[in-house]
Amino acid sequence: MRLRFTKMHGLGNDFVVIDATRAPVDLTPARVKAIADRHFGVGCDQLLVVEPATQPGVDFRYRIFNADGGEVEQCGNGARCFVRFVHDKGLTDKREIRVETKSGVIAPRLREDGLVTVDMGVPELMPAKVPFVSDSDALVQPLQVGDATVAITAVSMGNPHAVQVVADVDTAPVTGQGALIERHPRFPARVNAGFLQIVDAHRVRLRVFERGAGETLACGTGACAAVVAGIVRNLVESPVRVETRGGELEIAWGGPGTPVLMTGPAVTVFEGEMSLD
Ligand SMILES: N[C@H](CCC[C@H](N)C(=O)O)C(=O)O
Repeated sequence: MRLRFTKMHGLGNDFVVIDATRAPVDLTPARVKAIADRHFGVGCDQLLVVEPATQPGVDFRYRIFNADGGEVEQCGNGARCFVRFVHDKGLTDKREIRVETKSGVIAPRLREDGLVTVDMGVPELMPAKVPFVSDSDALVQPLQVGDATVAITAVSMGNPHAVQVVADVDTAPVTGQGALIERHPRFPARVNAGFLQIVDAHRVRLRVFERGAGETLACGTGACAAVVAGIVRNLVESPVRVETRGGELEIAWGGPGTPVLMTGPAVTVFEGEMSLD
């Protein structure tokens, strides 16, 4: 089959975006992996699929697949690319849309300055929501990772995050330890591993070893989860500038029970077509 796609990125977290609003696309995990492969396919961290809404009061449905082929609940950088894609493709003339995902409805808004602000919904801090096997509801919990014990905060942005504070993200053991945390038995659905450095009350640096993709240049939900963890631990105050390897996001959060607002860029790189068996 011939597959038309658009290549996009949010701060270097890169995506293949497929328009499935007119006809469904049969994406098996094997096909997703083939598309995401950086040598034998197009290459991307995640594959994003635009589908018609299935519920009233919503404009589109948004499906997200990691490079390993697994379908997941949420993708923040992808949400910014999503609204730019549907607007640029003429699939909507709205600048703010409501989008249903596996974990609920989000509302990306295309701003006049070209940046995108997304209402990412209300975060969950209870470990059971992540899901995280724990006999405690403590905000900070010890996790045995290899021969190290790290202090993590479990945050759900719809997808699961384990955030730890480190002195310097540049020297943090993101690759080795991130891979162990991602597949730690206490996270039965696996987890995105965040490494957070506090610069000051309104600025942090962040690296994320993503579930199903490895370290990415930026992680939108990871930035939201890190700021939520930082605020509940009284380490930062809203709004927070989050420096990632791919650039900066701004995250604002009014506290428990309120939504997280994420603002950043969304870039279209090229259009393409590939053959897929
Ligand atoms: N790896 C994530 C999905 C992509 C999230 C990230 N790319 C973002 O911008 O939020 C997960 O398995 O939950």
